[in-house]
Amino acid sequence: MSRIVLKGVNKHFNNNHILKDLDLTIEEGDFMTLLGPSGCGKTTTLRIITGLENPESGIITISDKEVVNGELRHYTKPSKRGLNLVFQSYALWPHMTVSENVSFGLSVQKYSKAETKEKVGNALEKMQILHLKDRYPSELSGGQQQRVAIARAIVTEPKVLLLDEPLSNLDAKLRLDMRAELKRLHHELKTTIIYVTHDQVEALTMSTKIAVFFEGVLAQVAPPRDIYRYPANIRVASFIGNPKINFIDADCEAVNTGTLKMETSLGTLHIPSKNVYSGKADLAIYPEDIQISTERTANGIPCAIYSVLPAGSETLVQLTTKSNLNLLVKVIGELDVEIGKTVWIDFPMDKVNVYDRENGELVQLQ
Ligand SMILES: Nc1ncnc2c1ncn2[C@@H]1O[C@H](COP(=O)(O)OP(=O)(O)OP(=O)(O)O)[C@@H](O)[C@H]1O
Repeated sequence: MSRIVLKGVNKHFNNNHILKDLDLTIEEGDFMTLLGPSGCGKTTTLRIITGLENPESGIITISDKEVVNGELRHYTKPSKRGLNLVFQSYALWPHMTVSENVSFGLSVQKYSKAETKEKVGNALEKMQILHLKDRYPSELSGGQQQRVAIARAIVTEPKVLLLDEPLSNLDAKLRLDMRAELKRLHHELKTTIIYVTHDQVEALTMSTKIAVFFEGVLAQVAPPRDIYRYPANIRVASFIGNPKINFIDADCEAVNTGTLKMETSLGTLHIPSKNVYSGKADLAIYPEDIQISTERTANGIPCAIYSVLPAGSETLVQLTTKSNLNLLVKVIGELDVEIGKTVWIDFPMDKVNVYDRENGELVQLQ
């Protein structure tokens, strides 16, 4: 069992409170991504799990074994935690070949020559770089170097693999390839992975769970689909989604069991709800959930085209409503519309999330 549990973890740097009462559980086999804007404490969390930083308070257990107890000042050495960390800068030894770099991680473990060769071969094969085994790092592309760094990390068969923005130095195409590679690797090795990134697409595509952080506080931990579909609060909703989610001011009133009546600048909207909720709220709807029509539709809301941004496979359309609300709509493929023209929009009410204006939390409707 390589379950990792953090409880009440606090960390300060120079009187700045960086991690605030962090509770996080990483189950065995999880691909857990720590996601959040720069400086929110993702790397610090990873470093605390590995033992490169010590928190002032809190408890961390790995496989039910206490490796950190802040109050008792007990911190297990990094080398005794059974983890393996790959950094953004992959730091390969320049004077060693690919094979030598990968086998370096094994040398302290005293394997026979034949065992080492077999393990290195397997790791290189998994990363599809066996044919590069005799090259030096300077003879490799950035993506190939990154594969070597990951091969070096998996050769020791760690129970947990920790990756800190490992793809950030790669170009867009390579990054895409490596995402697929890492996901496949996780599927094959079934290793627990803790992954740090500020790239939401990376988090959404690879993870089994995402932990979203803001300023050292955990905002939501959930599978990617839930994070995307039901952001737990308005901060997560504003952060997730590219292009950004649309917000619409609303006054909600529970008119009868089963419906919320909402007064908005788009008119009166009704949303199915078992929750008897009333008050000021922000409605959130993704750009891809808004349907756009160049012909008048039965319940369509008329809007003026403010701008059209075609991008090949998709088109972003900026709209302005009569009440001067700006909305962003994403259409797959091309859309032949002119600036200034009127279009009609519709959206399925079950795709709308309601956020309480007072506390910013998602209102549970069902
Ligand atoms: N050794 C240190 N000494 C002082 N401050 C530090 C130290 N390490 C991190 N910090 C500060 O702690 C905060 C969190 O840093 P951390 O590296 O964990 O953020 P992050 O979410 O990983 O950001 P990024 O995506 O930019 O790497 C930042 O404000 C950073 O400046």
